[in-house]
Amino acid sequence: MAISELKLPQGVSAHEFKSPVLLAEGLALNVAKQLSDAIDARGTATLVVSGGRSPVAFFQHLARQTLDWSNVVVTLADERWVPVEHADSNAGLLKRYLLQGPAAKAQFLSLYSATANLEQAAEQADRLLGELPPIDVLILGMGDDGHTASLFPNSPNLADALKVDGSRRCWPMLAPTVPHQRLTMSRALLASAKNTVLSISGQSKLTTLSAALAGDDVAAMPIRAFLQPTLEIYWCP
Ligand SMILES: O=C1O[C@H](COP(=O)(O)O)[C@@H](O)[C@H](O)[C@H]1O
Repeated sequence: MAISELKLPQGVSAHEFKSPVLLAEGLALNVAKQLSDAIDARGTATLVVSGGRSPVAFFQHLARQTLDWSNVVVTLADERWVPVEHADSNAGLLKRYLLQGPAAKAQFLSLYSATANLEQAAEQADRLLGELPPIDVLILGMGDDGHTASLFPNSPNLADALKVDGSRRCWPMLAPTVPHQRLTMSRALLASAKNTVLSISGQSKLTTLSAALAGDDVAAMPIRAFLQPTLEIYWCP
């Protein structure tokens, strides 16, 4: 199957690449242009990225883009509640692959804090995100179960985190099938981004996307909340 075979909702566009490296290059160029446009217009730019295994090549290519990185704010759509030194920390991933060279000048806002429990960490991240400037670019990923950010099917708090007009910006989440407690941006905050990209690779993600497009129960597959006009989907086999 190729992404061109899927019937996407009106206003959702697809970009197909031959390999993960070409996708990473193309996405990095596009994101750098959008951040640069935001800096020209407002003096600063805000980038929200996802963690997981897929984005490493994209981070490496983006870090090489010529950009006024000192005027870029970077944060995460979701985080595992582990310290930055932990191998599964998304902040650690960013520090290793994106916030390098000139890109190290970007201001990074961490969702993680070493609080007594996950709920307190989420409250602290919620306060921090209250100071986040408007999001210019959001890069989402998607799990094989249709989760995006850490909006996991069957997680406690999911219904609240998925509220279209919810005022809370960060929620504690428990992913039933994966290790680590999670922190996630809410649907409402994620949906406020000016530009949103869903970056996925491989046949299994396309099968998941196809299943998401075939239904409308957002709680069953939270990625459905973002299959909306102006979303750009980047895909490679
Ligand atoms: O757990 C997560 O998984 C998704 C997808 O990750 P990938 O490595 O399969 O691309 C990711 O988008 C999300 O941020 C992360 O928390």
